[in-house]
Amino acid sequence: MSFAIAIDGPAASGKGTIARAISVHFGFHHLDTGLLYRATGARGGDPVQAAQSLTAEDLARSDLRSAQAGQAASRVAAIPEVRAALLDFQRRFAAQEPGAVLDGRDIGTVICPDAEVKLYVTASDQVRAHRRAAELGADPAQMLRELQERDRRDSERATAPLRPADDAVVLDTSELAIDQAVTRAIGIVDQVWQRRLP
Ligand SMILES: Nc1ncnc2c1ncn2[C@@H]1O[C@H](COP(=O)(O)OP(=O)(O)OP(=O)(O)O)[C@@H](O)[C@H]1O
Ligand SMILES: Nc1ccn([C@@H]2O[C@H](COP(=O)(O)O)[C@@H](O)[C@H]2O)c(=O)n1
Repeated sequence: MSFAIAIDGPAASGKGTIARAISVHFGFHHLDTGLLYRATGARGGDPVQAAQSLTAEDLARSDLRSAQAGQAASRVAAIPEVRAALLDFQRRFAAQEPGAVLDGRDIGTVICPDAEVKLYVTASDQVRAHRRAAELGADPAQMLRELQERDRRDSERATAPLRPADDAVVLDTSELAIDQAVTRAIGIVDQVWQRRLP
């Protein structure tokens, strides 16, 4: 029986860091679903065709983590046909044994509505901007504008908008160091995982 963990949240909230740590701790597969949208936006041309024909090479591009790639991703992510083209792959990934962790914006609401654990990882706008600025060597004020624009687009789109699933546990990492946030998240998952062990 597989075990799906859905981790959603706004940009630079720390969901990828937490998702990776959970996958290592439990020996689960991990998919950063934002990469699918980043690679689709970075291809240029018709975004629907790009989403339908993504390759491993597209996902390995070295320029996908930039702020520019993030903005392009959030524009193509608002197109329903792009989301539809990426849906099956994500659902099949989530069904793998022994378990899978997916992080994104619509994992708990659309991709894995029956996930065993749903986390919504968040942090204040200022904290997120400072973390992302430190990561990219960029100006925090510019990062703040970039994150807020992206969050607004992601939250206001008609299809699969960013929002916590009704049954998600909200984890605010504003005041938590990485190891504290990871420990909390692993604890939440472990409570459910232990109940499933024979
Ligand atoms: N609790 C924390 N304390 C300090 N820094 C953190 C914390 N969590 C994550 N970070 C750092 O903040 C940055 C953003 O984290 P991460 O990439 O995990 O966010 P994300 O939500 O996956 O972002 P995106 O949505 O853009 O993919 C990284 O540089 C990461 O090392
Ligand atoms: N499940 C998802 C994941 C991502 N997106 C869109 O992609 C953008 C980039 O995502 P990152 O996690 O790498 O920051 C993001 O701003 C969303 O527009 C999505 O829609 N659904």
